[in-house]
Amino acid sequence: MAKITASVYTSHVPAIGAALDLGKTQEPYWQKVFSGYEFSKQWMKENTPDVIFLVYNDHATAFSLEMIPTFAIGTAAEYTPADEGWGPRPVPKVIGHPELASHIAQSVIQQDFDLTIVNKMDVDHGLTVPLSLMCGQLDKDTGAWPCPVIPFAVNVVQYPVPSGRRCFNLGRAIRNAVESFDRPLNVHIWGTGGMSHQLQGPRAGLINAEWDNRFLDRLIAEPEKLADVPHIDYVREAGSEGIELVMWLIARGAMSDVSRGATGDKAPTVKHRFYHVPASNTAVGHLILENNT
Ligand SMILES: O=C(O)c1ccc(O)c(O)c1
Repeated sequence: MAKITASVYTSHVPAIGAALDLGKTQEPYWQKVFSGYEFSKQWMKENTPDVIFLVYNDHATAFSLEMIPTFAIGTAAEYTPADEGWGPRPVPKVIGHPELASHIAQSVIQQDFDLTIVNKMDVDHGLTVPLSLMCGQLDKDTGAWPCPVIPFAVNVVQYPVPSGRRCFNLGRAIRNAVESFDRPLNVHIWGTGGMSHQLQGPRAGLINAEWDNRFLDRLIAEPEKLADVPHIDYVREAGSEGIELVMWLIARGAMSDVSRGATGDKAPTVKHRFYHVPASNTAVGHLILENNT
């Protein structure tokens, strides 16, 4: 049986990718951001999974207003880093895991979540920036990400977007799916995006550190209740792009959760927590949770 052993949560600001690619990580502005990931890179080396299930949002790269899947699972053998206007990031291609991805699609759809199945797509900063933060800068041609990745894209760009509750329940369905895969794979699930930021309109530049930190507290301690927060609260408190945080509830829903009842679950251990403002227009939040068996 496959098992989800840990989850990672991180912002995926595009300027972080540019800072890495242009060799600016030691500049004082960026040094503070990257210092929060030193522990994580070492943890990743010591706890490399067999597969990462990476929840992110596409930023009008693979999808557009012409086609807006709410939830899309990548079942391809590989994915090319996308050109988002400045050429593709110089990072390795992403190797998929078609067998586990197809199994999860089958299981999750049979649990009544309608997934779009994607056999070909390019992946943008939403997916590659978290990989760079956790794995360090790897050469495009000679480097390789440490394990296969299943991309899972969520529409948090064009309304209507899925609720926190639906995302949390979807996470639970993904956990069931992984645990019913008949090979002993060690799987990590990542939730990306956020934290507070607004890129447009009169409130552009909005940051709400107090709300973000309360979100982190609740994600750790009471995710079931956090799942009830309505959209309008995310948008009002964390800005129009703060709604990306519902994706963190997918990862948390797939983890051990004492509120799940009589499953023998124990609360996960917080291995790392980091929060920093600003990175570009965004508050960077980062958590690593490990399951206890
Ligand atoms: O902070 C920013 O500038 C910024 C821009 C684009 C994004 O998709 C994002 O998440 C953050």
